[in-house]
Parts: sequence; C-alpha cells; structure tokens
Amino acid sequence: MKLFIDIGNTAMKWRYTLNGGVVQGGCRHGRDWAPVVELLLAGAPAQRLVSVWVASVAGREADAEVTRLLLAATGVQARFYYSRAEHHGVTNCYPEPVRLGVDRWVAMIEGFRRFGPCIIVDCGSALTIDAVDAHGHFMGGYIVPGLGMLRGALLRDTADVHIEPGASSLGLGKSTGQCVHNGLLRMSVAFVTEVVVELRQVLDDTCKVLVTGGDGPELLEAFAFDFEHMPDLVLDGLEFVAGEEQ
Ligand SMILES: Nc1ncnc2c1ncn2[C@@H]1O[C@H](COP(=O)(O)OP(=O)(O)O)[C@@H](O)[C@H]1O
Ligand SMILES: CC(C)(COP(=O)(O)O)[C@@H](O)C(=O)NCCC(=O)O
Ligand SMILES: [K+]
Repeated sequence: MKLFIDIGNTAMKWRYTLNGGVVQGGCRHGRDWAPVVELLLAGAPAQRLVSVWVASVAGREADAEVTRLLLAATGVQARFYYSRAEHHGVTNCYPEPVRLGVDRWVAMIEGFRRFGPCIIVDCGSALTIDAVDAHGHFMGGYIVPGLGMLRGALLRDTADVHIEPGASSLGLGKSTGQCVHNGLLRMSVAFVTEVVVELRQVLDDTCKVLVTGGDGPELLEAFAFDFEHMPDLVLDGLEFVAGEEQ
C-alpha cells in the first residue's frame, strides 16, 4: 500500500492506493501536525505501508515534524517531491525552479500529461493561476490571497465587519456578510475570468481550464467559461511523479 500526502497552508489531503483501490481523506491542519497524522493513519486500510510520498508547501519545519510522526507510527521514511527545472515534458520558468510551489508544479505536470496546454486555477489558501503551453513550457502564473485569507484579512483589519457564514453570489450584498461574501467572490471570479480570457487568446481558445482547491466549488459556480473541476489534481500529479521515481 502507498500513501500520498498533499500539505497546503490550510489543509492536508491524503490518498492510500492499494491493488487498484483508493482511500482518500483530508482536513484542515491548523499546523497542529500530531492529531492530523493520527487522523490520516486512523483511516489507513489494514495493509502494509510500503512508501509515503509528500508534496508540501507548509515549510521545512512542518515537513520535518510530519516525517518524524509518520516514521514513529509506521516505520516508513516519507519522501518529499520538490519542484525542479524540468520533469515529464514540463519546463519550469522560475530562475530558481525549487522555489515554485510543488503543488503548482505537480498540478502542471498532471495537467500537461492529460490535456497538453492548460490553465490551472488552484483555489486554495492562496488562489493561483498557472499556464502551460503546448510545448510544456510553464509560462508563469499569479498568486493572490484565497477566499479564506481575504475574509480573514477583512475580519482582522476592520472594527465593524462581522461576517456570518453564508452563501455567496455575484449580486449586490444587502448585509455586511453578503457585501463581503459577494464582493470577495466577484473580485476573485473577475480576476480568474480576465486571465482565462486573455490566456485563451494566447494559448488556444479551447485550452483546458482545470479548477482545483478547497474553494473551487464556491468559485466555479460563478465561472462563465468552460472548465474541468479536478479536486484531486495535486494528489493525481504527486501519485504520477512518485510512480516514476525509483
Ligand atoms: N475541511 C475544510 N472545511 C472548510 N473549508 C475548507 C476545508 N479545507 C479547506 N477549506 C477552505 O479551502 C481553502 C483552502 O483550500 P485547500 O486547497 O484545501 O487548502 P490548501 O491551500 O491547504 O491546499 C481555504 O479557503 C479554506 O477555507
Ligand atoms: C502559492 C502557494 C502558497 C499555494 O499554496 P496553498 O494555497 O495550496 O497553500 C504555494 O504554492 C507556495 O508556497 N508557493 C511557493 C512560492 C511560489 O510558488 O512562487
Ligand atoms: K494547494
């Protein structure tokens, strides 16, 4: 049985693969790693764990702690995949390739492998948009705060903005909560839409747009362009690149 883990800045997502079967889970981690690893292991199928591969953007301290916890509990040494200059036909445009978030990198490799040129929208703690052309060149991307971060900033930096959870739409808000939810949704959707429209003039107007990330379901309701919702794109990419490593 193999274990693949995607550690972002808000949530940890995991996937066990065992002779054809797949068991997945995920939760917000709050950077409290012990209970999250415990939860991850509690959901493990009763099979011998042979390998653990991790794609993490949570920082080296988090990586070391998760590695320690997994080793103590399973005896297996977690292996970390990091962004690089080129892999599986995708070339990295960063001057220092390893600085590119590995979640973005493995998503690009998976997207290019399956669709060729693609635009990847990851609605995570940060909202990222990345473009890969027909030659596998990572053209570049954008990093902006995700919906959770935007709401948090408004709450933290204002005295009278109190946000109750609520559905969001693109319409004018008629309460503080609605003004915030709808405003942040509209701002995020407008940004993504403008970039997609522009990139589809450069890449190809049928270029696939792949939407992933925890806030994906909320944003894609409002997208007016066609897209593929691929909530497991990062885990899919990690499983692919890990499978090719010895
Ligand atoms: N289990 C969860 N319950 C509610 N919201 C979540 C959950 N996990 C993630 N989110 C929301 O999704 C966003 C994070 O997306 P995700 O892609 O899961 O995280 P990461 O950035 O850690 O990869 C945040 O805005 C957060 O509010
Ligand atoms: C941009 C990110 C924070 C997104 O991570 P997430 O929202 O999934 O937590 C992550 O890809 C990252 O830490 N990147 C490193 C900087 C870069 O990609 O340029
Ligand atoms: K992510």
